[in-house]
Amino acid sequence: MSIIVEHVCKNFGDFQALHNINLEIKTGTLVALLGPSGSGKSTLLRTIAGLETPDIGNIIINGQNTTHLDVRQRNIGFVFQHYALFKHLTVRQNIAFGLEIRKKSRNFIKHRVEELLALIQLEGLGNRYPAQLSGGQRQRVALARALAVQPEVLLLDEPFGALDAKVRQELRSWLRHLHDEVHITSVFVTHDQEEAMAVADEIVVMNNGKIEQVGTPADIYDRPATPFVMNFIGAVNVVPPHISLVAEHTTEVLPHPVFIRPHDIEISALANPQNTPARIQRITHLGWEVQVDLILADHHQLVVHLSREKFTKLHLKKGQQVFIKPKRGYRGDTCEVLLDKASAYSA
Ligand SMILES: Nc1ncnc2c1ncn2[C@@H]1O[C@H](COP(=O)(O)OP(=O)(O)OP(=O)(O)O)[C@@H](O)[C@H]1O
Repeated sequence: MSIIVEHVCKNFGDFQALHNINLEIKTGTLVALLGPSGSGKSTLLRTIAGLETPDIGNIIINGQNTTHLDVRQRNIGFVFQHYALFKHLTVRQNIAFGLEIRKKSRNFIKHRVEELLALIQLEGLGNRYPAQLSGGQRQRVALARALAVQPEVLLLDEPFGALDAKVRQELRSWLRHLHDEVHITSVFVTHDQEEAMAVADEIVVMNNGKIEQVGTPADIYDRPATPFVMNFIGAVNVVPPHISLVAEHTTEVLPHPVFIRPHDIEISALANPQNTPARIQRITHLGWEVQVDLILADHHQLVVHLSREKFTKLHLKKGQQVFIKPKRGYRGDTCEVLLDKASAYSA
């Protein structure tokens, strides 16, 4: 079921929470609404759900204009951050709840609940109460409960927001696998760019009630459409254009800074005509990669990320002089790729 959001505006009093939102969510995709706090993600999700009515614009679900349809008529499943399971009901009874309200037969309910327990991999825990489950397990039950009534669309508002980092990560890949099995058109809200990148087919980046960019995780990361997206998705060095690192690689006189991702800077122990000297100020081990903080002769500071393998090969030490060159950079005003020719230097 596709979802089309057409020219949607939503005000709360004088405050405009959504400004002319246009968006198409294709059938069967898993889409993340990503943005900082207050950017309008939940308002957009709630508008799609029918929990808010837009002041202007339409919500079209599977070709039907649902803008003024009641929530209950939209056949949408919800999962929220704070698992609202019924405490006095077992896992099985929680999952069965929506089916009982819809007066499905006893046999149908029994079969569907077992099917969903298998899907969420909690087969042995059907008779437990929510208080006897971990946070991650409760969230899986909440998902099963939402899926029980076979909604056409699944909406998730920060579904893993209340869980610790490790459980969040497990649930992310679990949600991805689940979606690959059930292919239900799904939209989830997150402010965590890593989560959006790891789970979504497409990411909608929001800022101040507007959409900044819609694209695949790779598009958003490699071809950010705006400086906001560049800064919000992943770390970035903002380098003034007169700084040697940039100046040596461009003939243009740029009025704006240049964005360079930390992994787009190459470090070498040897000088050559295309690289720029820098000194290592600090080395931080981040797990699978290593962060090297550098200072240039003109006192500009830069952050570089290296794989552990590369780091070990280079034998880098704090205080050491190294030589660097950018592999790729983006114009600070338009985000156009600017220093891509620098990739030729890395050969
Ligand atoms: N019912 C409401 N009445 C007044 N203002 C509201 C209401 N709901 C949301 N807002 C405002 O609209 C803006 C967008 O809120 P929204 O909850 O959509 O943001 P969000 O991107 O989901 O943020 P967060 O990640 O913090 O949940 C915020 O400034 C918020 O204060």
